[in-house]
Amino acid sequence: MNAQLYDLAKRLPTKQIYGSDIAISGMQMDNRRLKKGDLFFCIPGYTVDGHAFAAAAKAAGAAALVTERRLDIGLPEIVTGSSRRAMAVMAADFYQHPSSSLDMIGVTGTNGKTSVTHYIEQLLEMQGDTCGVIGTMYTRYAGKTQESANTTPESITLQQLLYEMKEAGTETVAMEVSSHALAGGRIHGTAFQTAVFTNLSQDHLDYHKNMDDYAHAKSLLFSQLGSSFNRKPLPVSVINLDDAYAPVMIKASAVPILTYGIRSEADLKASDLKLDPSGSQFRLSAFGESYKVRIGLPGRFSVYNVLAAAGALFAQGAELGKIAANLEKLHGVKGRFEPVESDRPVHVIVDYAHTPDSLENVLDTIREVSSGNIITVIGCGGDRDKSKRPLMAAAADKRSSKTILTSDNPRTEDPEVILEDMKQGMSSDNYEMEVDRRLAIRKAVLQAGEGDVVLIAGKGHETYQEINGVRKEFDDRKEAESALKEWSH
Ligand SMILES: CC(=O)N[C@H]1[C@@H](OP(=O)(O)OP(=O)(O)OC[C@H]2O[C@@H](n3ccc(=O)[nH]c3=O)[C@H](O)[C@@H]2O)O[C@H](CO)[C@@H](O)[C@@H]1O[C@H](C)C(=O)N[C@@H](C)C(=O)N[C@H](CCC(=O)O)C(=O)O
Ligand SMILES: Nc1ncnc2c1ncn2[C@@H]1O[C@H](COP(=O)(O)OP(=O)(O)OP(=O)(O)O)[C@@H](O)[C@H]1O
Ligand SMILES: N[C@H](CCC[C@H](N)C(=O)O)C(=O)O
Ligand SMILES: [Mg+2]
Repeated sequence: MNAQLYDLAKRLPTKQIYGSDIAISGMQMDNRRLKKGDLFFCIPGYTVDGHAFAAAAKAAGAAALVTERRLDIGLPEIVTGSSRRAMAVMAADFYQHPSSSLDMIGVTGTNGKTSVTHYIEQLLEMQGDTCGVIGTMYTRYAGKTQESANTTPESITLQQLLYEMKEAGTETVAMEVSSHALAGGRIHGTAFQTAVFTNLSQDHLDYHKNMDDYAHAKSLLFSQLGSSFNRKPLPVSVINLDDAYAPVMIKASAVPILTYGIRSEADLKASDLKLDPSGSQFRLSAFGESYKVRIGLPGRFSVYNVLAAAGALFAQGAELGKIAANLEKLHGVKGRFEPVESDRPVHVIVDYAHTPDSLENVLDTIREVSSGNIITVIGCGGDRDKSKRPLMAAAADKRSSKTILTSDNPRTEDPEVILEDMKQGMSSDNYEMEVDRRLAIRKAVLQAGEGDVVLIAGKGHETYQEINGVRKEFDDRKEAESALKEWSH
């Protein structure tokens, strides 16, 4: 891939250009990964200022710099208002706007993004279409899987991935769009054809000032929809009308809207719900058409996720009858309400609930489908929203016969301090504190009686635990399996 610096700079609304034009063979925002000929973006970050690494980038062979203040270190340099925004715009140009050759479906919301993108992927593949996914667990397309550093990649990585997907013949991309990505301009320059809103509840209040600020960040996906020219039909916003924040997303959306819901009079509606331990039955209707559907995914929240995925396909022109028939074949996603297989009469579920709302939903689902005691193992991540800790603990306490407070990924924080923060939300005495997650899982499983359910929440698909900044292998499923082998009554 090659481009000329001056051409790339053309689209920036504000800029001063210093030095002569030069060929750029790549783009980089981290000097430690820079290759000779790359354009280096100096990004003021949350922890360090990327301008400090310009000299190191030059030593590693950077062709030119994009900065927010003149550094004058003997390289061609573009000084602009926001180097993060410039990076997104220039990366889209460098990779020849791959999003306009793909059907991009962006999914945003606090909970359900990974689930919905995977249901979209499955539904499209059932129809014989090709679909890539980008999100928390990985980027996957054309039979290839790459690990993700973030839920939504930084703009350079994102445009490169989209380019590779386009080259591999991928038709649609189902992508998780986090609030951090929206606030940080990571998806600037990406043209979405469909944008989906799942729900909004408390999370990430370390990053966003308050819930309104968080909702505003999410709404950017809808306000930016259709802002770049392409030859396709008008984009569509697919919005959960049952959610309290739906009006914010609807107001932000400048394109046609397809609403979905269970309680509201939405365009796409699930009614006559019957929930059971192995899934749900409901009637799926839209614009006078109606089909009886059975899905093998438990819980009301799964009905919402399935409606979101169905809405995305419907918005892209698929027939409702075909979607309804395919919903029955959907299978679950790793680490989301995932049962641990065992010959013991104790049910263990591994789930990625790491917000108060998702924990409530998962526990309510367990209650709806089981009459046994519920033992919940739960921790909260370090270096993340501290205010959700007591709320998560309270959500578990109210819905469990017993709660074991433990560590999630403490990251750089003291694990005992996180547990103390959680403890503030406990109002019953039915809990234990066990900082070692392995022991906490073992205690929960060994305390469970016949027919009881053990919920291990927070880490889902993750196969590591980060303590003191160091990641070590850790898998809730494996820990549960080995504890279950010891179980006898
Ligand atoms: C808050 C946030 O979004 N942080 C992201 C951000 O970090 P930052 O702004 O602090 O960057 P920094 O470390 O200060 O560095 C500034 C600049 O100097 C550069 N640098 C830094 C050090 C060095 O030696 N050399 C160098 O060139 C960096 O590459 C960067 O360009 O830019 C980094 C580089 O891309 C990201 O890795 C980092 O995500 C971190 C890992 C993170 O934890 N992000 C989370 C909060 C996040 O983004 N989560 C969302 C949502 C999750 C969800 O769905 O719930 C996600 O999309 O993943
Ligand atoms: N629609 C929903 N409403 C409430 N809770 C949900 C919903 N869908 C999933 N959950 C719960 O949230 C957890 C995370 O789901 P999922 O990974 O799909 O969300 P996500 O939005 O991708 O999360 P992240 O922000 O971490 O990427 C699930 O394990 C489940 O407990
Ligand atoms: N994308 C989320 C994941 C949280 C998962 C949980 N296991 C934790 O480590 O807090 C975040 O970065 O906040
Ligand atoms: Mg996700």
